[in-house]
Amino acid sequence: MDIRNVPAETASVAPGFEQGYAVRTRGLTKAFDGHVVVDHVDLEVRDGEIFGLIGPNGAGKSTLIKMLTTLLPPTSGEATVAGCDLLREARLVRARIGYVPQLLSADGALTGRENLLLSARLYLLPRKERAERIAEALAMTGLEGAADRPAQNYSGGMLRRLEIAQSTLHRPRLLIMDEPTVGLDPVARNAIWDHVRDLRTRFGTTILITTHVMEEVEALCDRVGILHHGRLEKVGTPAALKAEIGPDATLDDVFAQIAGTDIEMGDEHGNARESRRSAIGHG
Ligand SMILES: Nc1ncnc2c1ncn2[C@@H]1O[C@H](COP(=O)(O)OP(=O)(O)OP(=O)(O)O)[C@@H](O)[C@H]1O
Repeated sequence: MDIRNVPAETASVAPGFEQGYAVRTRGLTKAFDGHVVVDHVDLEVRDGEIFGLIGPNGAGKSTLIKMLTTLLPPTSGEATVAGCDLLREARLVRARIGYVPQLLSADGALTGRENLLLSARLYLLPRKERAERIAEALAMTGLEGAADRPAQNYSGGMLRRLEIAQSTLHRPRLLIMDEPTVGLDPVARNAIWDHVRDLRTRFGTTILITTHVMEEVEALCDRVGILHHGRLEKVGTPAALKAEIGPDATLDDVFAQIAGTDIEMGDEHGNARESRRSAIGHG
Protein backbone atom coordinates (compact mmCIF):
# COMPACT_ATOMS: atom_id res chain seq x y z
CA MET A 1 0.00 0.00 0.00
CA ASP A 2 1.31 3.38 -0.89
CA ILE A 3 0.94 5.51 2.18
CA ARG A 4 4.37 7.06 2.03
CA ASN A 5 3.16 10.61 1.99
CA VAL A 6 0.71 10.21 4.84
CA PRO A 7 2.25 10.44 8.31
CA ALA A 8 0.98 7.68 10.58
CA GLU A 9 0.13 10.27 13.24
CA THR A 10 -2.50 11.78 10.97
CA ALA A 11 -4.47 8.58 11.36
CA SER A 12 -5.14 9.30 15.03
CA VAL A 13 -7.33 12.27 14.16
CA ALA A 14 -10.14 10.98 12.03
CA PRO A 15 -12.83 13.55 11.35
CA GLY A 16 -16.16 11.83 10.94
CA PHE A 17 -15.04 8.73 12.79
CA GLU A 18 -16.77 10.03 15.89
CA GLN A 19 -20.05 9.64 14.06
CA GLY A 20 -20.03 6.05 15.13
CA TYR A 21 -19.33 4.13 11.93
CA ALA A 22 -16.03 2.63 10.85
CA VAL A 23 -17.58 1.71 7.51
CA ARG A 24 -20.60 3.16 5.81
CA THR A 25 -21.41 2.39 2.20
CA ARG A 26 -24.26 3.59 0.02
CA GLY A 27 -25.14 1.70 -3.15
CA LEU A 28 -21.62 0.32 -3.45
CA THR A 29 -21.47 -1.67 -6.66
CA LYS A 30 -18.79 -3.52 -8.63
CA ALA A 31 -19.19 -5.02 -12.08
CA PHE A 32 -16.57 -6.89 -14.09
CA ASP A 33 -17.25 -6.65 -17.84
CA GLY A 34 -20.87 -5.76 -17.14
CA HIS A 35 -21.32 -8.66 -14.71
CA VAL A 36 -22.41 -7.23 -11.34
CA VAL A 37 -20.70 -9.03 -8.42
CA VAL A 38 -21.34 -6.48 -5.66
CA ASP A 39 -24.81 -5.03 -6.05
CA HIS A 40 -25.82 -1.74 -4.38
CA VAL A 41 -24.53 -2.66 -0.94
CA ASP A 42 -25.47 -0.45 2.01
CA LEU A 43 -23.19 -1.68 4.78
CA GLU A 44 -22.73 -0.11 8.19
CA VAL A 45 -20.02 -1.32 10.54
CA ARG A 46 -20.16 0.44 13.88
CA ASP A 47 -17.11 1.88 15.49
CA GLY A 48 -15.60 -0.72 17.86
CA GLU A 49 -17.57 -3.75 16.73
CA ILE A 50 -16.41 -7.07 15.33
CA PHE A 51 -18.43 -7.54 12.15
CA GLY A 52 -18.51 -10.74 10.12
CA LEU A 53 -19.28 -10.90 6.43
CA ILE A 54 -20.46 -14.31 5.29
CA GLY A 55 -21.79 -15.73 2.04
CA PRO A 56 -21.26 -18.64 -0.33
CA ASN A 57 -18.20 -18.86 -2.59
CA GLY A 58 -18.42 -16.15 -5.20
CA ALA A 59 -20.95 -14.04 -3.26
CA GLY A 60 -18.71 -10.99 -3.58
CA LYS A 61 -17.14 -10.79 -0.11
CA SER A 62 -13.53 -10.37 -1.27
CA THR A 63 -14.56 -7.91 -3.96
CA LEU A 64 -16.46 -5.80 -1.42
CA ILE A 65 -13.48 -5.87 0.94
CA LYS A 66 -11.06 -4.95 -1.83
CA MET A 67 -13.17 -1.90 -2.60
CA LEU A 68 -13.17 -0.88 1.08
CA THR A 69 -9.38 -1.17 1.20
CA THR A 70 -9.09 0.97 -1.99
CA LEU A 71 -7.53 -1.92 -3.94
CA LEU A 72 -10.45 -2.01 -6.40
CA PRO A 73 -12.33 1.07 -7.65
CA PRO A 74 -16.11 0.78 -7.27
CA THR A 75 -18.22 0.90 -10.44
CA SER A 76 -20.72 3.11 -8.60
CA GLY A 77 -21.84 4.08 -5.12
CA GLU A 78 -20.03 5.76 -2.27
CA ALA A 79 -18.45 4.90 1.05
CA THR A 80 -16.85 6.32 4.14
CA VAL A 81 -14.10 4.17 5.62
CA ALA A 82 -12.40 5.09 8.90
CA GLY A 83 -13.87 8.55 8.65
CA CYS A 84 -12.60 9.22 5.12
CA ASP A 85 -14.29 9.32 1.77
CA LEU A 86 -13.29 6.17 -0.07
CA LEU A 87 -12.97 7.84 -3.46
CA ARG A 88 -11.67 11.31 -2.64
CA GLU A 89 -9.41 10.39 0.30
CA ALA A 90 -8.15 6.95 -0.70
CA ARG A 91 -4.64 7.62 0.56
CA LEU A 92 -5.91 8.58 4.01
CA VAL A 93 -8.14 5.50 4.09
CA ARG A 94 -5.03 3.36 3.45
CA ALA A 95 -3.21 5.06 6.32
CA ARG A 96 -6.06 4.50 8.75
CA ILE A 97 -6.84 0.86 8.12
CA GLY A 98 -5.02 -2.45 8.46
CA TYR A 99 -5.62 -5.18 5.90
CA VAL A 100 -4.82 -8.88 6.09
CA PRO A 101 -5.53 -10.33 2.65
CA GLN A 102 -6.57 -13.90 1.89
CA LEU A 103 -3.22 -14.77 0.37
CA LEU A 104 -0.15 -14.89 2.57
CA SER A 105 1.61 -11.56 2.64
CA ALA A 106 4.59 -12.06 4.99
CA ASP A 107 8.01 -12.45 3.35
CA GLY A 108 9.23 -15.96 4.11
CA ALA A 109 12.88 -15.12 3.58
CA LEU A 110 12.77 -12.49 6.34
CA THR A 111 12.48 -13.17 10.07
CA GLY A 112 9.34 -12.21 11.96
CA ARG A 113 11.13 -9.18 13.39
CA GLU A 114 12.37 -8.09 9.95
CA ASN A 115 8.86 -8.41 8.52
CA LEU A 116 7.60 -6.19 11.32
CA LEU A 117 10.37 -3.68 10.76
CA LEU A 118 9.41 -3.50 7.10
CA SER A 119 5.80 -2.73 8.06
CA ALA A 120 6.94 -0.15 10.62
CA ARG A 121 8.85 1.66 7.87
CA LEU A 122 6.01 1.30 5.38
CA TYR A 123 3.61 2.86 7.87
CA LEU A 124 6.14 5.61 8.65
CA LEU A 125 6.29 4.88 12.36
CA PRO A 126 8.77 7.28 13.95
CA ARG A 127 12.17 5.57 14.20
CA LYS A 128 12.35 5.96 18.00
CA GLU A 129 9.03 4.15 18.46
CA ARG A 130 9.69 1.23 16.14
CA ALA A 131 11.55 -1.13 18.48
CA GLU A 132 9.01 -0.67 21.26
CA ARG A 133 6.01 -1.20 18.97
CA ILE A 134 7.60 -4.29 17.44
CA ALA A 135 8.42 -5.75 20.88
CA GLU A 136 4.85 -5.09 21.99
CA ALA A 137 3.43 -6.71 18.83
CA LEU A 138 5.66 -9.77 19.27
CA ALA A 139 4.52 -10.11 22.89
CA MET A 140 0.83 -9.68 22.01
CA THR A 141 1.04 -12.37 19.35
CA GLY A 142 3.22 -14.77 21.38
CA LEU A 143 5.95 -14.67 18.75
CA GLU A 144 8.86 -13.41 20.89
CA GLY A 145 10.58 -16.80 20.87
CA ALA A 146 10.35 -17.07 17.09
CA ALA A 147 11.07 -13.42 16.28
CA ASP A 148 14.50 -14.06 14.79
CA ARG A 149 13.61 -17.16 12.78
CA PRO A 150 12.74 -16.91 9.07
CA ALA A 151 8.97 -16.70 8.57
CA GLN A 152 9.12 -19.62 6.11
CA ASN A 153 9.69 -21.85 9.14
CA TYR A 154 6.55 -20.59 10.93
CA SER A 155 3.37 -22.65 11.23
CA GLY A 156 0.23 -21.37 9.47
CA GLY A 157 -1.09 -19.98 12.76
CA MET A 158 2.17 -18.17 13.56
CA LEU A 159 2.22 -16.64 10.08
CA ARG A 160 -1.33 -15.40 10.49
CA ARG A 161 -0.47 -13.83 13.84
CA LEU A 162 2.61 -12.22 12.31
CA GLU A 163 0.51 -10.76 9.48
CA ILE A 164 -2.05 -9.37 11.90
CA ALA A 165 0.80 -7.85 13.93
CA GLN A 166 2.22 -6.30 10.74
CA SER A 167 -1.16 -4.83 9.77
CA THR A 168 -1.81 -3.32 13.18
CA LEU A 169 1.61 -1.85 14.04
CA HIS A 170 0.35 1.62 13.15
CA ARG A 171 -2.73 1.09 15.40
CA PRO A 172 -5.35 1.35 12.68
CA ARG A 173 -8.89 2.25 13.69
CA LEU A 174 -10.19 -0.48 11.40
CA LEU A 175 -8.69 -3.90 10.71
CA ILE A 176 -10.06 -5.76 7.68
CA MET A 177 -9.27 -9.45 7.37
CA ASP A 178 -10.23 -11.79 4.53
CA GLU A 179 -10.84 -15.28 6.00
CA PRO A 180 -8.34 -14.92 8.85
CA THR A 181 -8.47 -18.51 10.06
CA VAL A 182 -8.81 -20.52 6.87
CA GLY A 183 -6.65 -23.65 6.97
CA LEU A 184 -5.82 -23.32 10.67
CA ASP A 185 -6.32 -26.02 13.31
CA PRO A 186 -8.67 -25.30 16.26
CA VAL A 187 -5.85 -24.28 18.60
CA ALA A 188 -4.34 -21.84 16.11
CA ARG A 189 -7.82 -20.54 15.29
CA ASN A 190 -8.54 -19.87 18.95
CA ALA A 191 -5.27 -17.98 19.27
CA ILE A 192 -6.32 -15.71 16.39
CA TRP A 193 -9.73 -15.12 17.97
CA ASP A 194 -8.07 -14.22 21.30
CA HIS A 195 -5.74 -11.84 19.53
CA VAL A 196 -8.56 -10.14 17.65
CA ARG A 197 -10.54 -9.65 20.87
CA ASP A 198 -7.39 -8.32 22.54
CA LEU A 199 -6.91 -5.73 19.77
CA ARG A 200 -10.43 -4.47 20.27
CA THR A 201 -10.11 -4.34 24.06
CA ARG A 202 -6.71 -2.64 24.13
CA PHE A 203 -6.96 -0.26 21.21
CA GLY A 204 -10.68 -0.08 20.41
CA THR A 205 -9.93 -1.45 16.94
CA THR A 206 -12.98 -2.10 14.78
CA ILE A 207 -12.71 -5.48 13.04
CA LEU A 208 -14.31 -6.52 9.75
CA ILE A 209 -13.74 -10.14 8.75
CA THR A 210 -14.99 -12.46 6.05
CA THR A 211 -15.46 -16.07 7.01
CA HIS A 212 -17.10 -19.34 6.03
CA VAL A 213 -16.93 -20.68 9.58
CA MET A 214 -20.17 -20.26 11.54
CA GLU A 215 -18.35 -21.16 14.77
CA GLU A 216 -16.13 -18.16 14.12
CA VAL A 217 -19.16 -15.92 13.74
CA GLU A 218 -20.63 -17.25 16.99
CA ALA A 219 -17.37 -16.91 18.89
CA LEU A 220 -16.24 -13.57 17.62
CA CYS A 221 -18.77 -11.39 15.84
CA ASP A 222 -21.11 -8.84 17.39
CA ARG A 223 -23.02 -8.63 14.13
CA VAL A 224 -22.96 -10.41 10.84
CA GLY A 225 -23.97 -9.53 7.29
CA ILE A 226 -24.97 -12.18 4.75
CA LEU A 227 -23.98 -11.52 1.16
CA HIS A 228 -25.60 -13.51 -1.63
CA HIS A 229 -25.13 -12.89 -5.36
CA GLY A 230 -23.55 -9.56 -4.47
CA ARG A 231 -26.49 -8.35 -2.38
CA LEU A 232 -26.39 -7.76 1.35
CA GLU A 233 -29.45 -9.83 2.22
CA LYS A 234 -29.43 -9.67 6.04
CA VAL A 235 -27.62 -7.93 8.86
CA GLY A 236 -28.01 -8.58 12.57
CA THR A 237 -26.58 -10.14 15.68
CA PRO A 238 -26.10 -13.91 15.42
CA ALA A 239 -28.78 -14.31 18.12
CA ALA A 240 -31.33 -12.10 16.33
CA LEU A 241 -30.79 -13.79 12.96
CA LYS A 242 -31.26 -17.23 14.54
CA ALA A 243 -34.35 -16.11 16.47
CA GLU A 244 -35.97 -14.98 13.19
CA ILE A 245 -35.94 -18.59 12.01
CA GLY A 246 -36.98 -20.40 15.17
CA PRO A 247 -36.08 -21.28 18.73
CA ASP A 248 -33.59 -24.04 17.85
CA ALA A 249 -32.17 -22.49 14.70
CA THR A 250 -28.43 -22.44 14.09
CA LEU A 251 -26.46 -19.97 11.99
CA ASP A 252 -26.18 -22.72 9.38
CA ASP A 253 -30.00 -22.67 9.15
CA VAL A 254 -29.96 -18.89 8.70
CA PHE A 255 -27.29 -19.18 6.04
CA ALA A 256 -29.11 -22.02 4.26
CA GLN A 257 -32.36 -20.07 4.18
CA ILE A 258 -30.68 -17.23 2.33
CA ALA A 259 -28.07 -19.01 0.23
CA GLY A 260 -30.18 -22.14 -0.41
CA THR A 261 -28.63 -24.66 -2.77
CA ASP A 262 -25.55 -22.55 -3.39
CA ILE A 263 -24.06 -24.13 -0.28
CA GLU A 264 -24.34 -27.70 -1.52
CA MET A 265 -23.53 -26.93 -5.11
CA GLY A 266 -20.93 -24.21 -4.71
CA ASP A 267 -20.29 -22.08 -7.78
CA GLU A 268 -17.53 -21.97 -10.30
CA HIS A 269 -15.07 -21.73 -7.40
CA GLY A 270 -16.24 -25.09 -6.01
CA ASN A 271 -14.90 -25.86 -2.57
CA ALA A 272 -11.37 -26.41 -3.69
CA ARG A 273 -9.82 -23.67 -1.62
CA GLU A 274 -9.61 -25.19 1.84
CA SER A 275 -6.39 -23.59 2.86
CA ARG A 276 -4.46 -20.49 2.03
CA ARG A 277 -2.34 -20.36 -1.05
CA SER A 278 1.16 -19.29 -0.33
CA ALA A 279 4.21 -18.03 -2.09
CA ILE A 280 6.38 -19.45 0.67
CA GLY A 281 5.14 -22.97 0.90
CA HIS A 282 2.43 -22.88 3.57
CA GLY A 283 -1.10 -23.90 2.69
N1 LIG B 1 -10.90 -9.43 -11.24
C1 LIG B 1 -12.03 -10.09 -11.55
N2 LIG B 1 -12.47 -10.15 -12.82
C2 LIG B 1 -13.62 -10.77 -13.14
N3 LIG B 1 -14.42 -11.40 -12.23
C3 LIG B 1 -14.03 -11.37 -10.96
C4 LIG B 1 -12.82 -10.72 -10.54
N4 LIG B 1 -12.70 -10.86 -9.18
C5 LIG B 1 -13.78 -11.55 -8.79
N5 LIG B 1 -14.56 -11.86 -9.83
C6 LIG B 1 -15.84 -12.60 -9.79
O1 LIG B 1 -16.66 -11.93 -8.84
C7 LIG B 1 -17.46 -12.87 -8.13
C8 LIG B 1 -17.27 -12.64 -6.64
O2 LIG B 1 -15.96 -13.06 -6.27
P1 LIG B 1 -15.39 -12.84 -4.78
O3 LIG B 1 -14.00 -13.38 -4.78
O4 LIG B 1 -15.59 -11.44 -4.39
O5 LIG B 1 -16.37 -13.77 -3.95
P2 LIG B 1 -16.20 -14.28 -2.45
O6 LIG B 1 -17.53 -14.14 -1.82
O7 LIG B 1 -15.06 -13.57 -1.79
O8 LIG B 1 -15.84 -15.81 -2.69
P3 LIG B 1 -14.94 -16.79 -1.76
O9 LIG B 1 -15.80 -17.13 -0.59
O10 LIG B 1 -14.73 -17.96 -2.68
O11 LIG B 1 -13.68 -16.07 -1.41
C9 LIG B 1 -17.03 -14.25 -8.62
O12 LIG B 1 -17.96 -14.70 -9.56
C10 LIG B 1 -15.68 -14.01 -9.25
O13 LIG B 1 -15.44 -14.94 -10.27
